[in-house]
Amino acid sequence: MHDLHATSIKYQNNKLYVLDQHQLPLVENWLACESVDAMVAMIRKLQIRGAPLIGIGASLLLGHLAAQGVATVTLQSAAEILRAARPTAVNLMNNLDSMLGVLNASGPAALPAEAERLFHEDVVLCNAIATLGADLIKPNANILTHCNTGSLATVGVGTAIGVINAAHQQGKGIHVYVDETRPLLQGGRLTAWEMKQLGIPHTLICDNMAALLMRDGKVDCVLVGADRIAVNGDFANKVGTYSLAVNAHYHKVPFYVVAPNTTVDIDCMTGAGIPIEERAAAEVRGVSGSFGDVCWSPNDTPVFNPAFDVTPAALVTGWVLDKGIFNQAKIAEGVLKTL
Ligand SMILES: CSC[C@H]1O[C@H](OP(=O)(O)O)[C@H](O)[C@@H]1O
Repeated sequence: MHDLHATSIKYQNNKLYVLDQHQLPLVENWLACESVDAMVAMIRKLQIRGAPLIGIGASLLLGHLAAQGVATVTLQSAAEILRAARPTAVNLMNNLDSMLGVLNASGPAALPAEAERLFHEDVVLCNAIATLGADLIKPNANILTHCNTGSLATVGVGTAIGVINAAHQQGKGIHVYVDETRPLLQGGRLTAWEMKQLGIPHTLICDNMAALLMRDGKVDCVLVGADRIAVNGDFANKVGTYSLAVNAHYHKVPFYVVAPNTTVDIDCMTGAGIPIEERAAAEVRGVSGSFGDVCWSPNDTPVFNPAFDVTPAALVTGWVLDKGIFNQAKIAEGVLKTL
């Protein structure tokens, strides 16, 4: 496979490396990833995360193994194991199904090129989304975003953050409220880091402060990413997205979901069909990262820790995809089945 470079994954001199996002922003540490077990562990620990990025990371690992001469039957088994690493983000399944299709049709020799194609495809999709979405953003807009949807969640400029950055680059004078996004703090750790890298004015808030800002007219629109979009427009995204959508609806704040078409699940009719990952109790009882490991609740405190929630299409103003920006009428016509 050719060398490939993105913000948080790279393939260099026939080795795959992942930027350990669990340690960001305080520590920038690249981890070699040589095996299926290693990639699965990194995906499950969110050392590599983000719907598009985990699909491409898993695909690059499979292409690497094929380039090393691993046999077809082993590659097929590896693809199935990687496909099951996390249950919600459909990009993982879509990408690995593409890889398996190529493997079964053309053999291991074709896998490196397919992995590279998926990598470059995501870069193009991110750019298309950013260009289309930036037209939605009014001058001097205050945008609120949740979790992390930039170059740490894709191999391109990102989805919602790609739109934000494009509007910033166009000189629109935007400002971003960044939800810290408990429990794993993707916003406070990763989006804050990306906003600083991009030079975008931003203000970090706790998740429970978003409604107050909307009440006071301080939010002009909400932009979020997605991990899986059902055919009817319902979508799964980081937990906390649903409450943002409810508050935005109540306060009449435009609410947009931003994603590549590779996040649409054409086999999933409604949000009820989206599997929601449940994660470890320790993530809610405290917090851990390169800043340390602290637990503030009793170690047997019962915990509810869904990694995602589902937002119904009825609460969405628009779907910003690489193929276009769709309103509820277009979604109701079934446009997502035709992408
Ligand atoms: C560009 S989509 C990123 C999407 O993935 C995140 O989840 P996680 O941090 O658990 O991988 C979050 O839902 C983002 O919206």
